[in-house]
Amino acid sequence: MFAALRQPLARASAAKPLARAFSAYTPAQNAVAPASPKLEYLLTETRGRVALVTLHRPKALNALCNGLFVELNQVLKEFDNNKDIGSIVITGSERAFAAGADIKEMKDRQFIENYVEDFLGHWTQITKIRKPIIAAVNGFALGGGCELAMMCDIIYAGDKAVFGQPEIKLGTIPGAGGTQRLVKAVGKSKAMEMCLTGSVNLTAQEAETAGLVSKVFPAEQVLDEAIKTASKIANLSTPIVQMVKDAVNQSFEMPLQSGLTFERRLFHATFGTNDQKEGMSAFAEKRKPTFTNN
Ligand SMILES: CCC/C=C/C(=O)SCCNC(=O)CCNC(=O)[C@H](O)C(C)(C)COP(=O)([O-])OP(=O)([O-])OC[C@H]1O[C@@H](n2cnc3c(N)ncnc32)[C@H](O)[C@@H]1OP(=O)([O-])[O-]
Repeated sequence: MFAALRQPLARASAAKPLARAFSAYTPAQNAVAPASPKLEYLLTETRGRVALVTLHRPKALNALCNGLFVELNQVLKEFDNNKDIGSIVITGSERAFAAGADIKEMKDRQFIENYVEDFLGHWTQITKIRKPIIAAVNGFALGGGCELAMMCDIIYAGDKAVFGQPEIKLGTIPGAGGTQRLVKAVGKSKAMEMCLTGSVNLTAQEAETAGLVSKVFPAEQVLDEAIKTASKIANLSTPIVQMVKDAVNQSFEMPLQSGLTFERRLFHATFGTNDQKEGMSAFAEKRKPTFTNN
């Protein structure tokens, strides 16, 4: 049934969560996050002020079942509320970031229950997280997996990553942003081609050229690089970082003049923070700023 999609897997290695696979991140160096001790589908760690969330459902290529998404929402909320965390990285395995929503779990659902229960409505909670989220993508990012990556703020891809929206081949359509965020990221023609055929996927390099992905790295380096960038962000002023995220996200929602006004008001507001005083004073005094997140 998925013959066209299966092709790239001949090159893919065995599923192994990246957080565990990289020698630079041996468990001895890791501080396992104390929150959420009973996770079934995720691994969580902290690296200084960065929280790392690894999708860990290897037998199903990280297919996004309900339980996985409930856990994801829970840990993201916990990290968002944790003052010691400044940014978040979400990753999968070398083989799959996520191969989509769980097809087996949803195949027998009916329209009425979908509508009444707002099926998959809780997926959007990730877009309410205030702290920046970087997706470090290796392997398949298909359907809901591609949509999950697009709900993050920055996407870094390993050079073997594959982005696609194959839902049409299952008799359905993208339901978590594939017809909306993808258009804004790669333009109408490419998004149409991907969503209408279900079999035109983007390689990591194509995704970078199209603007879906900000950087491509060798597969084994992508997580490292995502954590480095997340760490840079996490060590800036948290309230100012949140204002930037807010302002950029408003560009998707507002007409230009309203967006510019929103931006200007937030810019004015930064002058009410100690971190603006510290940042500009440190520049004038030729020293590094020490932000206190207030
Ligand atoms: C948000 C709303 C809208 C979103 C909709 C979607 O995302 S729709 C989805 C859009 N996505 C797609 O249409 C992609 C569907 N997936 C594929 O086409 C292929 O798995 C592949 C090409 C990614 C890899 O092929 P490969 O031959 O190398 O590997 P393999 O195929 O042997 O898989 C290993 C195991 O993982 C299992 N599993 C994998 N994905 C899913 C899934 N989504 N679900 C459930 N299970 C899944 C697979 O059944 C198998 O389990 P088994 O039988 O051993 O118990």
